[in-house]
Amino acid sequence: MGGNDYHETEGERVGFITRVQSFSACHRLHSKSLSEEENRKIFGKCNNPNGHGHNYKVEVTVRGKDYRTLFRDSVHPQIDRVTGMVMNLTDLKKHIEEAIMIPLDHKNLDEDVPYFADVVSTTENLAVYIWDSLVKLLPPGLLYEIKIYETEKNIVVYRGE
Ligand SMILES: Nc1nc2c(c(=O)[nH]1)N=C([C@H](O)[C@H](O)COP(=O)(O)OP(=O)(O)OP(=O)(O)O)CN2
Ligand SMILES: [Zn+2]
Repeated sequence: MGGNDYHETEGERVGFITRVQSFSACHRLHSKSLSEEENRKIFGKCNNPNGHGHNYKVEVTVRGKDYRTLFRDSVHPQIDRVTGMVMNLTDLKKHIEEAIMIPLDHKNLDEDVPYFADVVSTTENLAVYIWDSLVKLLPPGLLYEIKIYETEKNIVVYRGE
């Protein structure tokens, strides 16, 4: 104990907060590295030349350590002792608007988003795209996970590894 007016806690105590955002977009699963026949065989109905649409749901999760943790470091943000927040969800909402809604909502992913000109617009690649965009906007170590529901049954998780 170091003379503080609070008790330090042994071990890691980490809080996670999540903001959910939905957006609509269309796409076509098609690889320029494959022939037309190979594309049809691999991607099936998702290779339809005129594309198809989804109502995507994205869960953005950030994390912060409890301020009493003994393992303080500069890499992982803390739940602020005064505000009680890992980060203000109002700020996260603004970053989600910039990283997800403006570039992706009501867009044709393959035609409107330069990133997908040569990258197949699978949900895996979409999760990487969103991670790369958001991680640039947030303080270091804050972003924990991007989870995308392409459909109710098809779900992808990316943690930046
Ligand atoms: N590894 C991946 N496989 C597939 C992806 C993907 O992003 N990563 N995406 C698709 C398609 O985009 C497709 O739209 C999936 O739709 P669908 O198969 O219709 O979705 P459901 O499984 O939820 O529908 P049901 O037919 O009701 O089962 C395909 N593969
Ligand atoms: Zn699809």
